[in-house]
Amino acid sequence: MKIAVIGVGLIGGSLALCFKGKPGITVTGFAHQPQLIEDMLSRGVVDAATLSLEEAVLDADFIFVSVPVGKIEHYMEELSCLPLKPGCIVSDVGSTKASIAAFAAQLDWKGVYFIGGHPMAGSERAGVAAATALLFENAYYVLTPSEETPEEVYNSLATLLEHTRAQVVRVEPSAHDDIVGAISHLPHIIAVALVNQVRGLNEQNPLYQLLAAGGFRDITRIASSDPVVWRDILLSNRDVLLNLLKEWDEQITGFTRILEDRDGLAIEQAFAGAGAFRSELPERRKGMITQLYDLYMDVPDTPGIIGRIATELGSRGINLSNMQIIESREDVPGILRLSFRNEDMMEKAKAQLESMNYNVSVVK
Ligand SMILES: NC(=O)C1=CN([C@@H]2O[C@H](COP(=O)(O)OP(=O)(O)OC[C@H]3O[C@@H](n4cnc5c(N)ncnc54)[C@H](O)[C@@H]3O)[C@@H](O)[C@H]2O)C=CC1
Ligand SMILES: O=C(O)C(=O)Cc1ccc(O)cc1
Repeated sequence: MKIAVIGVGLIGGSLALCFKGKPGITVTGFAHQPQLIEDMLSRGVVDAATLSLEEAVLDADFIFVSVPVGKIEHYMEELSCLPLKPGCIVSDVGSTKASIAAFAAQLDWKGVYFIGGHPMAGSERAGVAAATALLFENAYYVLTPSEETPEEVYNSLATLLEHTRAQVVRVEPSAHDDIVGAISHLPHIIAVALVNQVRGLNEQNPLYQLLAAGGFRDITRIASSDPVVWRDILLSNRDVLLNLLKEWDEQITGFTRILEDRDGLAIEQAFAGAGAFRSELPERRKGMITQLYDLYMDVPDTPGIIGRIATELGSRGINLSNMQIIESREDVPGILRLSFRNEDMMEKAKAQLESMNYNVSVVK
């Protein structure tokens, strides 16, 4: 079985890693720039890589379009004009679904099927360097088949996606966009606005940056997300977001009024209501062997590497409580999971390993 990934960044690269090395599967990556080809090959994310779209998708059974939302339709159109394998399933990973579904519906796919998709997991990082086979574990993976999609075609994609260890859910495209608008896109706008507000204040007094801690970091992590990826997402979900921003204005105006009125009870009620709802949010359960404070790092498959890492950390008083190789094959980077008893230890280890030029990530 051949899988083609068009755009091998955080999401495309993570999908490729989920499929690569599985029995009977080969993964081919397409990129539009030569250095991206070298990067994905040297990282062992794909089996083959090419600058030719036609070559990438030739004889492919599944194609994942994993480029920023603003470029997805361009590739869908190109694909619909290429001689794809009959029965091939094309999917995308875009964070919005309504316009993509509408675009797909008016293309002539000629014996090929398109099913929109959106893995509901990611991070503020971008590029293939941030890709990891663990990204989607226990997350939801939305699929938006059309009414014409045959059930066996949907099932075939859902079965392939079992390699991601995500839970596949079927959602109608415009309902998807309403929901992710509120739970993902609006929070990104708010985080960016908040950081930019503090950035302005900091120009007058650098103590703002120095003292910014806990809560500020928690609520603003996603403000570090990729500007191009998020430009495209927000423009694509513009109508939904304009309505949500109106409601947001009302929320903020409500808070302004409560404060003007010194209405302590209303403040308590706002926090209590929010806390109660938030405590009902589903925990994103981690894998069985994942411990609370885990780091993941790419390791070259060379003799003695594990010992060197353990010694390096140990000599700095950083205690490892567990270590596990998650994927290791000759000549390709493996993934090492390092577990720590507390966050402080984990952060120290991360800083130390990064200073040694390792690519280290925390999967939240
Ligand atoms: N960042 C996240 O957490 C999530 C992102 N998504 C969606 O996944 C898609 C990809 O996003 P990320 O992987 O985060 O971004 P990324 O920036 O890590 O990856 C995008 C990839 O597309 C390539 N690319 C850009 N323009 C291209 C073009 N014209 N032709 C060919 N390749 C091109 C880039 O070189 C890169 O490899 C987006 O549609 C995004 O909405 C979905 C779920 C989560
Ligand atoms: O990093 C985070 O918390 C995210 O919100 C990741 C994310 C970004 C975009 C998506 O479409 C889905 C998930």
